[in-house]
Amino acid sequence: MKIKAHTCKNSRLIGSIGTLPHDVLKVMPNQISIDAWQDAVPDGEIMSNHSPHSCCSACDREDVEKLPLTDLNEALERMANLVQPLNQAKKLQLGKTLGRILAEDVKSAIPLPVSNNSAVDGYAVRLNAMQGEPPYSLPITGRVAAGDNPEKIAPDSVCIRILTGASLPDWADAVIMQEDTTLSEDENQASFPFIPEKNANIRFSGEDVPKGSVIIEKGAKIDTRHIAIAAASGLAELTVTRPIRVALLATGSELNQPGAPLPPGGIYDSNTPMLVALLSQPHIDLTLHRPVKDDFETIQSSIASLAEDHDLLLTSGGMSVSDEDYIRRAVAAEAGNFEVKKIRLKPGKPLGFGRIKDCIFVGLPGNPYAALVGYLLFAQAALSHIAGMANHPQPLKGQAAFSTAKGGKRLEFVPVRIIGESPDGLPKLEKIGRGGSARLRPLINADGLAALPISAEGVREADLLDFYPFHSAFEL
Ligand SMILES: Nc1nc2c(c(=O)[nH]1)N[C@H]1C(S)=C(S)[C@@H](COP(=O)(O)OP(=O)(O)OC[C@H]3O[C@@H](n4cnc5c(N)ncnc54)[C@H](O)[C@@H]3O)O[C@H]1N2
Ligand code: MOO
Repeated sequence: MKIKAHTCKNSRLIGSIGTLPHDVLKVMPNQISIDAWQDAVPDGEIMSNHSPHSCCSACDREDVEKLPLTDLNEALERMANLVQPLNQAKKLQLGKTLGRILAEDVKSAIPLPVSNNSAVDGYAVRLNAMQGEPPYSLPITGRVAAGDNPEKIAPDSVCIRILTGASLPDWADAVIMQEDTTLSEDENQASFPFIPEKNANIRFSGEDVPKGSVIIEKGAKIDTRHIAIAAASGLAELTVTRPIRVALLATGSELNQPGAPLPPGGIYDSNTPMLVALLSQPHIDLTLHRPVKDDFETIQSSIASLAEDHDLLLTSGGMSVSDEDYIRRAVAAEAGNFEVKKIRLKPGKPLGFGRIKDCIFVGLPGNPYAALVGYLLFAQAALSHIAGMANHPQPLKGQAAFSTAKGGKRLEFVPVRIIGESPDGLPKLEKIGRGGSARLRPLINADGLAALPISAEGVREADLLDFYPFHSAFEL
């Protein structure tokens, strides 16, 4: 794991990060960086320029309690409108494109299959040579294996030995499987118990991919399938968007690095490693800021510096109503605009997002489950719009195998487990845990999250719910 140190212009340095005398780390793209995080900040000390409770002119703060709540769908729409997709792209060797985002449609210059060829090991036959009653006996006048040029076969042949994938001579009408064939003792004659259908066991040129057709659309996140089809089409390079420059800043005077002794009142920082794990993707170039204490000036200078040269800035904590929740004030002090100030969402109500100059900003709430839900809904949406990704994650449907005593005034995301299948084939979902945006344990047994709609009466058993599974059966 390579980590590049990156000097933060505005933040003053307190302490050191491992052996690197900087408060900001660059985690290079294409490298899994959860371990980088741990190497980076091993001593448990977090950053502050000031004594706790320091304040400043920005204390003329907005009344966070009275900020308007925005519904999830409207907030997602506003995110889509806020973000400008990246327009910088470059060609990359195919083998280096896994997880990157395709910047333009890719066409195949050749048809796939390249030529008509045999789908089985057997015998290619000319149908008009098979007359009368079975068995049909034909002279074998050649052999083609995969890789052979079929033009070596005499054009007046009526039967040849052919192997799977071998190009088919023009005169051949069908291939009969080896299992349906009897050979003469000298192996010069093949006899068949039936006349095959025309074109049997032939794979035709272009039947998978016609020449010149689009094989991968712009905005695809390149996975195993794309690598395979691009290689089959003979492409050695693909054009991908440049990595998204993402900065991560956790705030909270109570935060300590796992492994460090825990002082009274302290907790371990779980949001940083959780978010680093989520952001450790090839299309992301992650800058990890050292977690900072709840101190206005430190937070402001860190935000100012990070917003300058990143596409997306994620912060954790400090979004709520207290006098030590500084993120909103720090963003305002940097002439940032909140497009959405709070969300009608549980957990995640204090989440807000907007723009600081050219940088999209998402302020995640500090509670760990709220930070996760906020990331999955909004940071992920921001990332996919910035990258110009074609497919945005959509929920599936599931059936509630539980009921709630009453409804809620916010759309609520709860961890759920699949416990069976409904008669119409939907996953039956059991709610796990008793709620609480500070709780992580229910997630460990969950198969995904379900959204409980805003309603007076609550969820009834067998209600249809939006279901966001964590994993699918085949991950590519
Ligand atoms: N009077 C009110 N209080 C709160 C409200 C409210 O509307 N009125 N909203 C609650 C909701 S909802 C949430 S969510 C939290 C959000 O608070 P902040 O975003 O300001 O986050 P903090 O206060 O900094 O921390 C909240 C909680 O999370 C823990 N935390 C913070 N960072 C981390 C981290 N990196 N790793 C693990 N845990 C973390 C922190 O210790 C607190 O327990 O506000 C409610 N309050
Ligand atoms: O966002 Mo909060 O999580 O609803 O407790």
